[in-house]
Amino acid sequence: MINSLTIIGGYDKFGEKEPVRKVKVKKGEIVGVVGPTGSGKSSLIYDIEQLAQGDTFSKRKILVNDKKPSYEYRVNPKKKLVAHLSQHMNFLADMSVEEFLKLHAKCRNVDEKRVDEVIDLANKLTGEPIKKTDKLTILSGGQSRALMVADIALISKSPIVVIDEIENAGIKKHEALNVLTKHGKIIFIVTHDPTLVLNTDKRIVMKNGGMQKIIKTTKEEKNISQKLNEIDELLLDLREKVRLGKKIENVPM
Ligand SMILES: Nc1ncnc2c1ncn2[C@@H]1O[C@H](COP(=O)(O)OP(=O)(O)OP(=O)(O)O)[C@@H](O)[C@H]1O
Repeated sequence: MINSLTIIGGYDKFGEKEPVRKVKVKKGEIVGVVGPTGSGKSSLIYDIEQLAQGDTFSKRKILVNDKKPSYEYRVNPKKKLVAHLSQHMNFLADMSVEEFLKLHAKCRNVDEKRVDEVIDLANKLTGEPIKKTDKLTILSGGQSRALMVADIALISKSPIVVIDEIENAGIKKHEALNVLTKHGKIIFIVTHDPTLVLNTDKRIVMKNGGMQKIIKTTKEEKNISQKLNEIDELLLDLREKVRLGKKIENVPM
């Protein structure tokens, strides 16, 4: 059982000690990673994914449950702690949604019956319905991300999820994060989308390859995020109606 992940600070691009020396994240928490281009966001995520032990250029160390993770966690794919969800997900396999999920369930030792649950959950996260028989290769960006979120929540056992830039994702953003935190995951999300970043518990601000400061999300920011999410979901709904050739009427504006 993973209860916490701790990042122990290392060095920035210039070899200076990064100002933030320790970040502890507990089960069910969401942490944003923000900063300009080249500030080191992807490198921080890489350190987390690799469970770095002072062996990357930042010299950061990642602790799991306050301890150095076992070697097995770092090298055995079956014990993988970190799942990665990214904007650039492309399915190469010419398989149906059902075949893919069944195969994944089998690899992860999960009952194949869960496949229907995964598809139902994914359909709650996206406006465009996904069918079992759909080929993976024809799914839209929103559909594939919704499917991956549902898959990570219900099939993949990875307790830590890193999410890379899911702006304009075509999925219900808050609902997707809620689904993951409800299943006790620790989430790191690299994004500048205020709907997402103001819905986190805190955000790490990166500069020159180092963790510069931590901002705890305020109540006001969470309220703003809530409003933005409502607008976002309205847009998603309108887009789907337009797609289906419907007329738009009675929209509360
Ligand atoms: N702590 C560090 N020490 C040395 N080099 C670093 C460090 N952090 C980042 N770098 C280097 O700086 C460059 C930019 O870092 P990175 O790609 O992580 O930034 P980013 O914020 O993700 O950028 P973008 O927004 O453009 O994707 C990379 O070449 C990376 O190797």
